[in-house]
Amino acid sequence: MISFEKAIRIVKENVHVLAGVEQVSLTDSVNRVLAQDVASDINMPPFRKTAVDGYACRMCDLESTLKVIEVIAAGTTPKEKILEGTCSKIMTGAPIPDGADCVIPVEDTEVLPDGTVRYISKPQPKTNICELGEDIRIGDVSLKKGVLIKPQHIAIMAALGCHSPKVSVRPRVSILPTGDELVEPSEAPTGSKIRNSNGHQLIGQVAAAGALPIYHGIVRDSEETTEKAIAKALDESDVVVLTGGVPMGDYDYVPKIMERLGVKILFDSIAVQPGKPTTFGVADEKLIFGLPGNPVSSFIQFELLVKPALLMMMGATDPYAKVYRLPLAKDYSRKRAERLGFFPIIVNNNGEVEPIEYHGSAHIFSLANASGIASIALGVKEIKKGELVDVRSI
Ligand SMILES: Nc1nc2c(c(=O)[nH]1)N[C@H]1C(S)=C(S)[C@@H](COP(=O)(O)OP(=O)(O)OC[C@H]3O[C@@H](n4cnc5c(N)ncnc54)[C@H](O)[C@@H]3O)O[C@H]1N2
Ligand code: MOO
Repeated sequence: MISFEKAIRIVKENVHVLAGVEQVSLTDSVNRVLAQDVASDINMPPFRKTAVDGYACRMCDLESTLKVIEVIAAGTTPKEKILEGTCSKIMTGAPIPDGADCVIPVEDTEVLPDGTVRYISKPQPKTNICELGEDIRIGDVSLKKGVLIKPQHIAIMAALGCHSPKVSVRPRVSILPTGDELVEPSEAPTGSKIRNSNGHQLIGQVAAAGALPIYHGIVRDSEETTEKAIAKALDESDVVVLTGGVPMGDYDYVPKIMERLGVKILFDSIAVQPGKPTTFGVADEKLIFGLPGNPVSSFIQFELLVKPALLMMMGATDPYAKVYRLPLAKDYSRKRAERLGFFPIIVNNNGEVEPIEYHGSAHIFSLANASGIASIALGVKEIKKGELVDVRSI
C-alpha cells in the first residue's frame, strides 16, 4: 500500500501530453484546453466610452444649467464638441464627445421647462468614463495556452476576434464497469443484482473533465470476456477506466489480466479511504485505472487521480482541484486512522464545513447534496470544531 501523495506522483510521472491540436468553434470550445495564446488585436475599450445613460459635460459646469446639443446613441460617433454650458445626451457604451470629462447619470438630473438640464445630486460626482484600453491593450496576451476554457474565457475570445480557437485533442477514455451482479439502469434488478451506477457516473465525469467517454457496456466476470474487453479498450483509447473486480474476491481477475496484456502495474493499493484497492498501470503511453466497485470510491478516485491525468494529457496548466482550508462546524471522528480519509461535506452559510451523514463507500446518496469532500490525515482520528480542514469542491 502506497501513500496517496505517492500515487498522485506516480500518475503524474506517467502522463504524456497528447500530440494533436484541433480548431473548434467558440460554442464547442467550452471545457476544452486552449492550445494557443490569445493576444488582443484591439484595445478594450476601443474608445473612451460612457458607463451610464446620462449627459456628457464638463465637471466644472455642474453648478450651471446645461443646453443639450446632441444625442449620442451607442454605435454612433459624436459630432459636437462640449463647450462651456453645454452637454450631450449619451447612451451607455457610446463614445465620449470631445470636451467632456464626465457623464452625469440621467437619474441625477432634472430637465427644466426650457429643455436645459440641471445636475441635482449632492455627492461628489464620478466621471463614469471607461478609458481607452483600460481593460486590455493591443498585443497583450489575455489567455494563455493551457487554460481550461470556461464560458467567461469564451467571452474574451469572442471580444478579441479569436472565433475558432485551437484546443488540445481530447483523450479517448474507455469505461468498463465489471461484475456479474450488474444490470443496466433500464432494467429492474432481481435477486442479488444491482444497477450499474458507476459506468454512467464515469461517463458523466469523463465528459465533465473535457475528455471523450467511450462506453463499453458491462463486462461480465469471466477471465476470457474481461481480457477481450480490456484488450479492445486498450486498442481503441488513450485511457482505460475499469470499476470493480480489483481486490481479492474469487472473481477479481483484473490485475492478472492487465499483466497478461502487457500492462505494467505501478500500484494496486493506496492508503486512502475510500478507494484503497485503486490500481494503476501503463501500456506504452496508455494509462489504465482500475477503480474500486463501490460507487463513492470510484467517484472520489476519479476526481482525485483520473481527472487531473486527463487534464494533463490535454496540456492543462492547472490540473488539480483547488484545496480550500475551512473551519469544521462540529467535531468529526472516525474509528480507524491507517488511511488518509475523504468524507462528503456541505459548506454552510457561515463558511463552515458540515460533514454529511455517510455510511461508507457504497452510499451514493451522500454525494447528492455534497458541495465538496473534506480530508482527514492519515493517523488522525478526530478533528475538533473550528479546526481547519482541506476541502475540494465537487
Ligand atoms: N478481503 C478484502 N476484501 C475487500 C477489500 C480488501 O482490502 N480485502 N477491500 C474492500 C474495499 S475497500 C472495496 S472499495 C471493495 C472494492 O471491491 P472491487 O473493486 O473488487 O469491487 P466489487 O467487489 O466488484 O464491488 C464492490 C461493491 O461495489 C458494487 N459495484 C461494483 N460495480 C458497480 C457498478 N458499476 N455500479 C454500482 N455498484 C457497483 C458491488 O456490487 C459491490 O457491492 O472491496 C472490498 N473488499
Ligand atoms: O476503500 Mo473502499 O473504497 O473504502 O470502500
